[in-house]
Amino acid sequence: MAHIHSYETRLALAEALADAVSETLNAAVAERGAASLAVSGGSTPKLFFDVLSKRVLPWDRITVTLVDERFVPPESDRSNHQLVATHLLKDKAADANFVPLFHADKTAEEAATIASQETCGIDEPFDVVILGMGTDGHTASFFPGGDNLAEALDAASTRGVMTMRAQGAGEPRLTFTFSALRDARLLALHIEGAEKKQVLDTALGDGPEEDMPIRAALRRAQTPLTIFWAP
Ligand SMILES: O=C1O[C@H](COP(=O)(O)O)[C@@H](O)[C@H](O)[C@H]1O
Repeated sequence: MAHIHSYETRLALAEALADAVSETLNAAVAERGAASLAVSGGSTPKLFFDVLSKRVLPWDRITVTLVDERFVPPESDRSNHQLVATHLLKDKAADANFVPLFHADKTAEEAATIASQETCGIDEPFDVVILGMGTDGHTASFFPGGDNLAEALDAASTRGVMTMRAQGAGEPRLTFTFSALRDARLLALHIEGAEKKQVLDTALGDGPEEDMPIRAALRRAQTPLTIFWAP
């Protein structure tokens, strides 16, 4: 069952999401001495990242990674790594430990293997996972028509990073499997705008998961999905 929180402005959403994330990360560090945060890329998270980067948190105990990545170097404007480096890993959050998924001079498959190895040291489950959603109903890099979609969405798949190629994805992708994301202590979906609200409403209706992979998170996440929306 998903919980939907609606805000009047995108800034109000960013502050509320930063509050929820901060609370979970602080609790994790207090209980276990370390915390993890897996974030999405794209265009939506910029303001939220700017707000979160200013929060006073034990950032040197917090590991940040990506839910998914486009297979492009960090210098590319399409890189989710670049987005996080520019908008999140600054101010107070500059002390966070960042684990990227992209690796240069490797194939996407080799990079996925390396990323799985480098992220397997992060305690399971993730403390916080923040998903985004495209207007095609993709989340992470679970794209409709993706070549590895069935395996990526299979809850029995190994936790880790795998590749995804799909017509709507542009470049090849690296993505954590659904099994690695679905049990985060805080599992959030951050979406903005009327169009994405309409896509969400459609996804909440009947229909195959493969057509709108966000349905996996809405229907089968172990942790109830908390949805943050603003116009
Ligand atoms: O390609 C991606 O798109 C989604 C949604 O991005 P947005 O630009 O519509 O906010 C994002 O969640 C994902 O991480 C990214 O790789």
